[in-house]
Amino acid sequence: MAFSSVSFLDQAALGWLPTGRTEARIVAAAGFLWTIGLGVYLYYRRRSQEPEKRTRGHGLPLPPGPKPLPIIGNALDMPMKREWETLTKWGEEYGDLVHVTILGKHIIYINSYKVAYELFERRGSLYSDKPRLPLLNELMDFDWNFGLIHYGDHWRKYRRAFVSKFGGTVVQMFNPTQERATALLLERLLETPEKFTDHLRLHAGQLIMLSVYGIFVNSRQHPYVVTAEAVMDSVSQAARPGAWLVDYLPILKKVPAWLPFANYMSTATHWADNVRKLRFVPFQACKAKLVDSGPPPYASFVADMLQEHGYDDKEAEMMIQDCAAVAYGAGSDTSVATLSVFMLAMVLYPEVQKKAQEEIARVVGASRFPTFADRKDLPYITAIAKETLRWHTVAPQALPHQLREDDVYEGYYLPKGAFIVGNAWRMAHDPAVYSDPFNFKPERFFNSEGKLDYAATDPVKYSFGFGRRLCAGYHFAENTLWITVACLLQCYDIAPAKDKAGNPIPVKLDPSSGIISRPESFPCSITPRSDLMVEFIRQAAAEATSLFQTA
Ligand code: HEM
Repeated sequence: MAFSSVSFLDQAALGWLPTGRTEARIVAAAGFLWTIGLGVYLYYRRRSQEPEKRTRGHGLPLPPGPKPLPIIGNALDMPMKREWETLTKWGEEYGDLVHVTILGKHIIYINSYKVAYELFERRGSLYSDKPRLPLLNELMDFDWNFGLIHYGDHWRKYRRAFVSKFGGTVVQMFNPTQERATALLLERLLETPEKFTDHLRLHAGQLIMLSVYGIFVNSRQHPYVVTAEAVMDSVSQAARPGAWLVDYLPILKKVPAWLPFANYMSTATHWADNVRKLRFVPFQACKAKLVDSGPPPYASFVADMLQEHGYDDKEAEMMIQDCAAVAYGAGSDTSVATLSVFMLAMVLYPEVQKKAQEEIARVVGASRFPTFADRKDLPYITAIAKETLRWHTVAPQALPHQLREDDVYEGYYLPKGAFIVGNAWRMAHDPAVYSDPFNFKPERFFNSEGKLDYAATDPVKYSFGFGRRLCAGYHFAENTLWITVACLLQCYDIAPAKDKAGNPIPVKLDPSSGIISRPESFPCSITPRSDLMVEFIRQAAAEATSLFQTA
């Protein structure tokens, strides 16, 4: 069959091309590439005819950065691994603001907390938008997630609903659940300590499921846990600025998945299936359970919200469902990564562990677990939790924001629509703020009088993102970290694993790349500190299980 070039390309674009015809596919692929190439060329030519607009505003230069190539800009400079290292190197070379461009899209990296504060906090109304990423928002069907949508009334309404249960003044309603779920983690570690990463994963998933839906999941293979993990893995890949061409050439979201270069389409379709499961399945199960047997005997976001809004308000129901799914998706993987960082730090810094255990012995004694009521008396535990967030920031570049209007900072022009990325990793390792930043030193959070004082250095300022889009679950996340650290150190000694000859197996911090970065898996030895503790663990875990199971 003969095709005119236009109708042929149109058909290919709409995915109508008959399959099973190799030549036709090759011609279609070539045609597509040609069309895209032409589109990019015309776009670039139009922009390059307006050099003043493209590179300057108000007669001012863009921030410095690596030299871009024509058309593709800095696409080839973008790091695909350990992004924070390249960004930090650029920071050292070019300064606190680094500009790169990909296919005409501006990306500006912020390398110091001082500038992050000035832009994200003080100019919050300009810097709180989120870019619409075709891969994440559209192909993965994530537009319902208020963490990924434009700044505006809809976001404000959903965030307010979320914070009404997870904000600083109310979040302690989840403390009893966090204490009980920690006892279950301690018990799993008694049985199979070598599977500690699996146990941490279940711990984080379990906590979110209990607190958000009032549903008790007690296995890592539970479909809800599997789904949350799969979604977070895919988000970690999909949200990397500069990693996906489709985010810069949105026309690519329309190409048929069978084209040779379009494997991202089938990947996105697979990811979107999990996203839909995450959004609908646990909420429906939770609602059915609430109708059947009433609210659980502990705090749950969905139960509280449905009681407040009633079961017949469809608009409110959608909001509750979507806020719940955000928590479930956003809160598990990030928490696991952070807890893994803590475990690794304990293997590498035994003197820190010993000091913490001495503090617990002094304040709590040996006949009970620490609770949130002990927090004010356990400053060293708090400092360990803070240092865990700093030592390896598990969201090294947080998530990109988008600039709403042209702006000027320190003589540089920052163009409307630019992606603004806070290099949190660099802020956490800024030698001007933290001496000896690569070492794990909780002592850095104490002042010269020996009092806990992290007002100027609190890692919360960058490790949970920035400005008005700061993680809406950070109080809950900090509480989870604190109680888990306190109870683990009360009950267990964490040490290097030994090889067959009895020598310690060396480990080091070797974090994965991506939006969420966690230590690569490492072995360690986790042994109970006393028989009495073993008894307490079993008893507390039995009580927690019986309470959670009745719900
Ligand atoms: C250690 C654990 C966690 C880390 C490191 C973390 C980190 C982050 C980061 C970097 C962002 C993006 C902020 C930005 O765009 O500037 C974010 C957003 C968010 N996180 Fe977390 N998070 C954690 C745990 C949680 C938990 C447990 C929840 C829920 C209970 C949660 C809920 C959210 C929500 C709802 C948003 C979207 C906020 C918005 O756009 O308004 N996170 N988080």
